[in-house]
Amino acid sequence: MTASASASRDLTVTEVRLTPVLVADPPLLNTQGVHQPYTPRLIVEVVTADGITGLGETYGDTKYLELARPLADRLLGHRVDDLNRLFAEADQVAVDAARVSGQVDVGGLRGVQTADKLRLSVLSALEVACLDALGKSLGLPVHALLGGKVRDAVEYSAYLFYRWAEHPEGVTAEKDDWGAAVDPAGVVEQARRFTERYGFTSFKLKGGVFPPEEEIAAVRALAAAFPGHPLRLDPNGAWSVETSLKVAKELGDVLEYLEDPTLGTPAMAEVAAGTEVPLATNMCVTTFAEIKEAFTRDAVQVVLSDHHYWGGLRNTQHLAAICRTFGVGVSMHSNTHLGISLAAMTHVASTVPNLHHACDSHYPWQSEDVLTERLAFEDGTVRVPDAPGLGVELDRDRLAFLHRRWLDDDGALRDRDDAAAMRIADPSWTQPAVPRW
Ligand SMILES: O=C([O-])C(=O)C[C@H](O)[C@@H](O)C(=O)[O-]
Ligand SMILES: [Mg+2]
Repeated sequence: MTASASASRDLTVTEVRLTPVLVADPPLLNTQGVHQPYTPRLIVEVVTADGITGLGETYGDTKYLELARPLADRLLGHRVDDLNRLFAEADQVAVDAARVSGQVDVGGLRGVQTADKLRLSVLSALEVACLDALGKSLGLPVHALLGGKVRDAVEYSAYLFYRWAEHPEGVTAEKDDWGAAVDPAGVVEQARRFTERYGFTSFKLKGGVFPPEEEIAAVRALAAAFPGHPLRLDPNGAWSVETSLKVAKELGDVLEYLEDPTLGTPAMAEVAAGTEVPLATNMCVTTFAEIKEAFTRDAVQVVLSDHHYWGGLRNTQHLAAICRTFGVGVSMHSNTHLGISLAAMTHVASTVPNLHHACDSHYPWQSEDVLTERLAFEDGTVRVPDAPGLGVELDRDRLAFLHRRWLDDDGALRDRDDAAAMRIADPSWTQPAVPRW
């Protein structure tokens, strides 16, 4: 497209399509329980007057869907390059007080749930969709709109989970061929398959599932099987300060970092003061408001950004700049997600100079997607797309199929609830009190 053709385009948003979907998810274990067989995501399509469609994706639980329509309506009639105004106006959209919590709640595994963060989690998908549309209109990749990439490929880590081979009997679910991993040998076997299939060279184990001694043994087994490779352990705040310090001492020689060993900034600061092992978080620093206390107290050494809850790609760059200023590392967190989010993560990660740790991604666990072509991991990296926009294409049939599943659900799966999923296997299971150990 010539410059004059793009300049004459009408970038006004005329329609925002919001499509909730349910996506197959394996029985991955965490400290709360186990993943449900299907997880909710929201697919966003922003359509311009000229018929360009931009794609975005975010969390699809009810609390986000409630905000999606009013926030999307604020975009209508404005251009896709008019994003700052959208963000500035967003706080006029009311958030149900029952959804809001200032606690770093282990239940959601997503940190505080302030009104601002809930709005930002939706705005992030609108921002990405607008950038995708703008990039398509200008013939430029999203990373160029963010100032340009500083690397051609973004490194991801193998995200290892303790898991069952299948969801409990009697539950409708998709099957996969990964098999169970409930002990050190199973974890090492899973890691081997990750390296064979995707070439990952660093490993993160989701912990907080078994008593710490068993998880220490699993990390030791990984260190023996993959000597010198970066290893992380993330129990999602399931340990006391004392337990965290004990684990840090026992694994200090092999850990790249320990992720959210304990809950909340004061406890993280206590752990950080007692160990040389860097602490990472995607739980106690998930909003700009939480940065000051955490950095002042030296509670965290690496912030794992999730562009969804930080409010998108530009806010992720702002976060990275703040981290750089304070000498704190930055990398990327993930929750169950599809290819639109992986593309968005890859674009922004490619623009962050101080990204020194492989990013997290659940994507290898997702057998389903809404794209015509899945993104591929090669040598543990995703190549940064250079095609216009995000460089991905929506498969409308797949979108319709996954949306149909959401429509057919009676509501049981429309909100993530790992404890409820665990109760199907163990009716006595309740949301664990923290610290568990
Ligand atoms: O790093 C993390 O804390 C996560 O990836 C949070 C996720 O919710 C993870 O615990 C999961 O998928 O069960
Ligand atoms: Mg984490």
